[in-house]
Amino acid sequence: MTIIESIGVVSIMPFLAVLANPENVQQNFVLKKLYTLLGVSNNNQFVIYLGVISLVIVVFSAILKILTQYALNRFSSLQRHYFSSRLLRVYLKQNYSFFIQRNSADLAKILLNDVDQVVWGVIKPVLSILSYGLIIVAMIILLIFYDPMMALTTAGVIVSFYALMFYVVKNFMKRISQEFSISNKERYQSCQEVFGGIKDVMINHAHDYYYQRFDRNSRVYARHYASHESLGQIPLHIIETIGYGCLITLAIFLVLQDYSVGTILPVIGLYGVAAYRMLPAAQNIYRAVTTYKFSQHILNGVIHEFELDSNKNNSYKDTKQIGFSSSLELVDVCFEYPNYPDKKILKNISLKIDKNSSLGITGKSGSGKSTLMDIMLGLLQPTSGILKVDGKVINQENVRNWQSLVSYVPQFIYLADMTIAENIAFGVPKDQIDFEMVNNAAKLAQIDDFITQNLKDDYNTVIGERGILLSGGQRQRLGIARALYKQPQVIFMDEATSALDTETEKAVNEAIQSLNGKMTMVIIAHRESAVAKCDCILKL
Ligand SMILES: Nc1ncnc2c1ncn2[C@@H]1O[C@H](COP(=O)(O)OP(=O)(O)OP(=O)(O)O)[C@@H](O)[C@H]1O
Repeated sequence: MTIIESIGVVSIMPFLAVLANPENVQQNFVLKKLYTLLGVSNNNQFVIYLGVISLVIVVFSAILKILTQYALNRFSSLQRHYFSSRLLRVYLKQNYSFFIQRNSADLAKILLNDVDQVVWGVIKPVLSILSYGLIIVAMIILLIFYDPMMALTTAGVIVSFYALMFYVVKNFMKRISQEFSISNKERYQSCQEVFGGIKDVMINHAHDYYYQRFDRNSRVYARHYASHESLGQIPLHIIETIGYGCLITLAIFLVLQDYSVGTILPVIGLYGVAAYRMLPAAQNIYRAVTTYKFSQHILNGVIHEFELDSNKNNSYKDTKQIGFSSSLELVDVCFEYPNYPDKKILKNISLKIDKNSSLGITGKSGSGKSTLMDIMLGLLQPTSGILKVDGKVINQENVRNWQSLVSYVPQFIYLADMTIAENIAFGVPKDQIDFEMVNNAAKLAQIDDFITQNLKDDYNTVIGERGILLSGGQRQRLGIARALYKQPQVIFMDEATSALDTETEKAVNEAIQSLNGKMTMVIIAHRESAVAKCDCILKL
């Protein structure tokens, strides 16, 4: 592309030379040869031929530039897809303790916004520096060939000017880059908090707080973006003026040296077109460098996220198979959360649950019941002690396998904005859902009647974001149906019936108890009556 661009520039020279002084045809060896080669009959015809040739080269160069631009855009855009998909994979490979320590809005921001910014602020600028760098080098070589002194002076002026500009704005760019990144994070978090907790926001009149928090950060974000854009554009206007001044000075200098118009015009034309090509190239390089500087803070953050991948213990797939045919065991388990290492949540817990038996866990609020369940689910790793299934220690090599054998009904059921059927068969693609199993699970969880009698599309009713169409009790029963759809070996229930009225709770409990002896169950309940029928009870 650069070569074609240079040829485009050079091709204008003979055209201007002959246009200014037709006698150049006879004086210049190359023009004379071309004249004979084209077989033209007079100078006017020759000028037209030269003009057409130059135009064709310029058009060809433009087409090539369009194609190259498309290829570059496609490349950088695909990098966005590649990086964000890879980063999502890196995140999904992390264990549960990673997610309880990180802010979910921040993770979404990095994945969707920061990766975009890396493409826009790093990959595209690097490509620009490479392509425009080549153009500049080609132009300089061309000019050196023609007049080394002038070429080096022009290049020197342009390079020094932009280097000076960059030196002046460098530190400012670095500072606003950090503030830009922080304000963006705050914007995302305010949005997630205000919409995620809209009920609390309204009741507590927290509108103003969230509005002001968003407004303040959004303003900083907008201001810094504008500063970055302006600092990228301003030098062009200054250097254009300088360039124009240089051309006029050159013309005057040549006139004073008594050169003829025929000699001056091609020189001015060459320098004019070369500057016309070279200045945007230099400007684009400068812009690319400043954009890179502006995005450096975000780039460092994204690199840091990719470094999470170096934890080779994490993987989607287990390397070791595991089955459940005899017992689930905890041996001397202790636990403290990584962010509060001094607070001992569990101390030396040992227990054994035989297959098809049930364990009830009770204890006062905050005693560590849910934490213990997370350890049995393999979501949290004990700080010391072990979790064993059929005598095999559960570790990074088999934990996903273990999780595929169990179901979990949490205190707060997460419902996706999908149909009832999709929510029951959570994670199963729509066309692979077994509707008979969905139906059976719903019947067992005492939610089938509600679905078939109250929802307009039965199991195909879309339940709205976070199951907003459903009551707390209906959500819990849907959670139980989801757990049963999986036909697990072990079912873990954390206060699974706490939001139900006495009658429904009794019915759900009976349904759960009917599984007693057919399925291994671990049930957390505040009310001891809810776990009275369990084979053994652990009080924390
Ligand atoms: N992500 C976390 N980081 C730090 N501490 C935590 C975290 N989650 C829970 N805790 C602390 O661990 C303790 C046990 O919490 P856990 O949720 O296991 O209790 P629980 O017995 O299930 O309570 P409840 O009956 O109220 O649900 C609590 O003191 C809580 O503050």
